[in-house]
Amino acid sequence: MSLVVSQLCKNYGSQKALDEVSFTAVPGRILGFLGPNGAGKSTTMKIITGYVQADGGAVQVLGKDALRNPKIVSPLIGYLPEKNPLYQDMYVKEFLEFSGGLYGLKGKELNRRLGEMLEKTGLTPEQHKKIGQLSKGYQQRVGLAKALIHDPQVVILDEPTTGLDPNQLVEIRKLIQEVAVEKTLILSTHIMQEVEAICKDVVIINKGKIKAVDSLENFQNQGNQNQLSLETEEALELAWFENLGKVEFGPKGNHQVLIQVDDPQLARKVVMSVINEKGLNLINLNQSKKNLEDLFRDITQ
Ligand SMILES: Nc1ncnc2c1ncn2[C@@H]1O[C@H](COP(=O)(O)OP(=O)(O)OP(=O)(O)O)[C@@H](O)[C@H]1O
Repeated sequence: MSLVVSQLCKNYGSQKALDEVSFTAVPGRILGFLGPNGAGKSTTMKIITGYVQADGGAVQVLGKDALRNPKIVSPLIGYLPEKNPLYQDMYVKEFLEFSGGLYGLKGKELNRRLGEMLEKTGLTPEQHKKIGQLSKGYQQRVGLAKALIHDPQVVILDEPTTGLDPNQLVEIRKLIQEVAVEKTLILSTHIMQEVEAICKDVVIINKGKIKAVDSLENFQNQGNQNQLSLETEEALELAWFENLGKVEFGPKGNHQVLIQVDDPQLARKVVMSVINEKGLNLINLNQSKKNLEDLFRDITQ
């Protein structure tokens, strides 16, 4: 395993920002670290990268203890922080040379990495521009090139596509996928579609606690579960449908129930028999699939 996070805890005053957060990431499978605003994504990433101290738990990067040996582990990680701090007055090439120098790169090796990064991130034509003159998407590319200049094995990207237009979004996602082929890459986001577009593994965090860890494929299979929506003129009782699967009232209150079912054909029959037995007046019986957005909302609300 390239990155193992175990029972990470962090308190800000009386607030538990992280409560026993654990997950692992492996090479070649982009891990989407998904959670609503304030869930604890950035705090986790800052701890892994040594910018914030944990109150408990452990982080292993390529078998090394990151919390005890931040100086040894830091060069193994490439990090693009949420706000992508860049020196706006520096030229692109100058900034990347400076960033490489911070990792001890110099001479031919620095020039080789610089050329590779400019090429890979599509920044070659922009290299003589000041960073402040670049569009947001190109500034993200500079942030990515900076994170990758020292060829780290583990790459951590905190909301790398926030604020990009649809074209830039597609290009940056493509770039992230290319980078991830041979590296361990974690990407934080609060957008489910982002995870669907490029991730293979998913970790969902909410209010500092891990709520789900699985492959995207398994999430998608769960998301494919059928949902029946029943609406009647009379008030309904959840207990009438509990043997069919998870049941809850819908947006129309107790005149509507939403039932997650494995066998929709059988469930429809049972629902119809309840309608007859209780003498209910049917307004609507609908069958649909839950999408991943619904699933994310279920898990984080
Ligand atoms: N330096 C700090 N001092 C006090 N509270 C903090 C600090 N940093 C983060 N927090 C709190 O910890 C919680 C988790 O914050 P964090 O930034 O990790 O969330 P996030 O999932 O990255 O959110 P977002 O998607 O909005 O960036 C929040 O309630 C936040 O207000």
